[in-house]
Amino acid sequence: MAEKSPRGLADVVAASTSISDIDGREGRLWYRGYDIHDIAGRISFEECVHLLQRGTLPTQAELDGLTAELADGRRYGSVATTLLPYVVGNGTPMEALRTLVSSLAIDDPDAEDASIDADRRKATRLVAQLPVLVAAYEAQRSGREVPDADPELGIAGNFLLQITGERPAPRAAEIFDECLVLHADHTMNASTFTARVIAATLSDMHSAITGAMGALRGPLHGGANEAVMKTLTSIDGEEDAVDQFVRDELGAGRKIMGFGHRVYKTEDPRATHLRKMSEELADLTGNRRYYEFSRRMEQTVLDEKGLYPNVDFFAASVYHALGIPTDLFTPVFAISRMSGWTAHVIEQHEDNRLIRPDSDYTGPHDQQWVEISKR
Ligand SMILES: CC(=O)SCCNC(=O)CCNC(=O)[C@H](O)C(C)(C)COP(=O)(O)OP(=O)(O)OC[C@H]1O[C@@H](n2cnc3c(N)ncnc32)[C@H](O)[C@@H]1OP(=O)(O)O
Ligand SMILES: O=C([O-])CC(=O)C(=O)O
Repeated sequence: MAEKSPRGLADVVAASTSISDIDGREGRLWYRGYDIHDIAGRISFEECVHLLQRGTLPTQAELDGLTAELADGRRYGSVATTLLPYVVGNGTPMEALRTLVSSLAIDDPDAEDASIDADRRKATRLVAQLPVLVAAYEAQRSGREVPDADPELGIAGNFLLQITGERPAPRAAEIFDECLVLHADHTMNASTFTARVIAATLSDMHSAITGAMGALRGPLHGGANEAVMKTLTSIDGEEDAVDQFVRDELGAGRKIMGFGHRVYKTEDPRATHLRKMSEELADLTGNRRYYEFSRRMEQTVLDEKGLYPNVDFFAASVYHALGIPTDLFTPVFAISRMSGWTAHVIEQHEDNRLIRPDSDYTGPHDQQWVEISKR
């Protein structure tokens, strides 16, 4: 009989990886050995993609090569193009995008190729395609065209351009670029674990990523950023109303979205950067309301419950200030995390063993079959 496992597999080691590492007590995060505090704001998302998927920070020549591959990989095929009008307006953006990402497999030029080299090409294309799909989704539902990508802008700047229809201010593009770096990978989080379980059956890259998107959208994981914004906008009145909201929610036994973490028992190092960006954007936009609400909520939740904000908390006020619609916050998370998910699928395929844990059976073993007419 299997031993009882910790609920939610807490502290269980599910895979070996050299992609990222966390120290939950110290509040530290590394991508391939680089401390997040050293690289956030210093590397572009494209460099981060190279680091996660290909193992090293790129030379200029390698970065130029990857940038060209990403520009080339942006185009998606006829299946996603045909599906787009059907999925817009039916369900949430994450449901639509999960379906579109799944459909990308059909048109992928490497669809029949299960090699690691093909995995790498699919990984690059998926990173390039998702931001364009999110922009196409937004354009379709707003009844406008997606502006052409500007070759002078990276993934971050082009995304803001294509979502808002306006060329972003250089600082806005830099801030969003840093957000993408901060969300790119996080060890064995639920969506990455999902991707690795699927990959470990020797299933394909697109199946693994489709599953990961399904896991990310839940409010206990990536879906929390949207829930945080809904919380902030639902609070009427001034800052005192924030304290009342927190007390009411906790008193009713409900969780405050954007707080707590399975691994971090102190400040999430990504929140440190996002808090600063939230304040900077509050000043740049001249609207400090959601930043101030967030600071007040942070203090009250710490006082009342001893919990710290996670990555999703300040991301909400940052994305809002950048003009991103609230229901696209989790798709934005997916745009970034695509780099980590795909790196993990490659790593899993490179040294694979089926992931098949045991379960702790809690039912009886002595049931007797009875004919249907006598049950
Ligand atoms: C990118 C990401 O995925 S970051 C996480 C995003 N998710 C959220 O922000 C949702 C809110 N947070 C949570 O639900 C949790 O903190 C999780 C899911 C992130 C971590 O969950 P777990 O490690 O399983 O912790 P669990 O949910 O068991 O919580 C432990 C205790 O802290 C409490 N707690 C945890 N988070 C919160 C919260 N946000 N608000 C209030 N109480 C909380 C729980 O109620 C529980 O209390 P109890 O022991 O009195 O029952
Ligand atoms: O690690 C986790 O469990 C959740 C998280 O913060 C992430 O995926 O970025």
